[in-house]
Amino acid sequence: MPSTPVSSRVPIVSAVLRSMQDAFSLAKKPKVEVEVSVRDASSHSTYPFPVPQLPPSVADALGFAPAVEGKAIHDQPDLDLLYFQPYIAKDIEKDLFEFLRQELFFYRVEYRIKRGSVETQITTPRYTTVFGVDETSRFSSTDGSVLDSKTNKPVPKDRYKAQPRPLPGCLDALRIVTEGSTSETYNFCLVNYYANGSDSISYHSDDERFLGPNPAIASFSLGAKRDFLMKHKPAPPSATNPPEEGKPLKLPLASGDMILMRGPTQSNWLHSIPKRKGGESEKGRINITFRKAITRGGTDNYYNYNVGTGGVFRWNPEREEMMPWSPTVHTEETELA
Ligand SMILES: O=C(O)CCC(=O)C(=O)O
Ligand SMILES: [Fe+2]
Repeated sequence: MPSTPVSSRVPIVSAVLRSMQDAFSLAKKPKVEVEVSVRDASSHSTYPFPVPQLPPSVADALGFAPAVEGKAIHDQPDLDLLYFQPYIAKDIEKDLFEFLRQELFFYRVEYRIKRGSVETQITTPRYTTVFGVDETSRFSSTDGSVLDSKTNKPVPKDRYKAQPRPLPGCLDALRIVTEGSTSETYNFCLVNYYANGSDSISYHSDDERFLGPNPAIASFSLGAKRDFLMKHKPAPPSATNPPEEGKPLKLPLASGDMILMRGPTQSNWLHSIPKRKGGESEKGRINITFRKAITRGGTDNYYNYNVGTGGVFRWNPEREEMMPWSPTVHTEETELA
């Protein structure tokens, strides 16, 4: 059963800070009013641990996003991008990065693929986590249970292979702002954490049927600068048309940047974050994508490849790395020891 949200105590200092920020915010009206409660962490029966709300300073500043207008890029065939450099202002991008790396739970998903008769075990070369449910369902606002969008009745237990997870408040705040500035709606949030230059995502397109035709995908970068490569899908080779590799487009995505991929982009272009050595790539990078899945298959696919069946990882600030996480039972004895 989904649990009801837990409340955490508000330190007085943050309440004072909040009222000071409110006073400062009066000078400039936010573009979007993001209603974020500082009191309640987000919890759900599917979450290994509760996820706090955004720090008030970050939540308030997010109301003024995007920091700059998006620049349209459509100077190549079938390409339609809107590039915000940055979307998240320089004075909060670091705090948002540190907050999400610390407070989210991640997975290192393993799965088997079959090429011909050969089965191979793949470990996803990055940490991932995912929240959301496709359009056929929604989360109850009272207890977080999954309801049928049409009937508003609880969905049968076997509708999904995995249990869908609602977006925690901190990511939902970013979703709302992103919807406002892209004129699109989203019901999924995928998060990637690239620990260093060895983590990557190979060339692919997010053109699955469950996203519908011409899907819009809003993709945020936080932390280390990494190259985002794009190349046109090759035209089918023929006698008059030899196979051709176009020059890839290289966007060095910096912390706070957002790239909206839309229109014919996914059906015609591939994108990747290649492995890199040295420099900024040795530091961590978070990527957040918002998407809209329209059918149940999307929900099953996203949980299978971004949560999987393995253990939970959480950032360890002392060791400065992702570490396997397990719930520790806090009894009076362990606390006194
Ligand atoms: O990390 C990125 O910028 C890209 C991630 C991506 O393409 C994906 O998750 O589908
Ligand atoms: Fe992608």
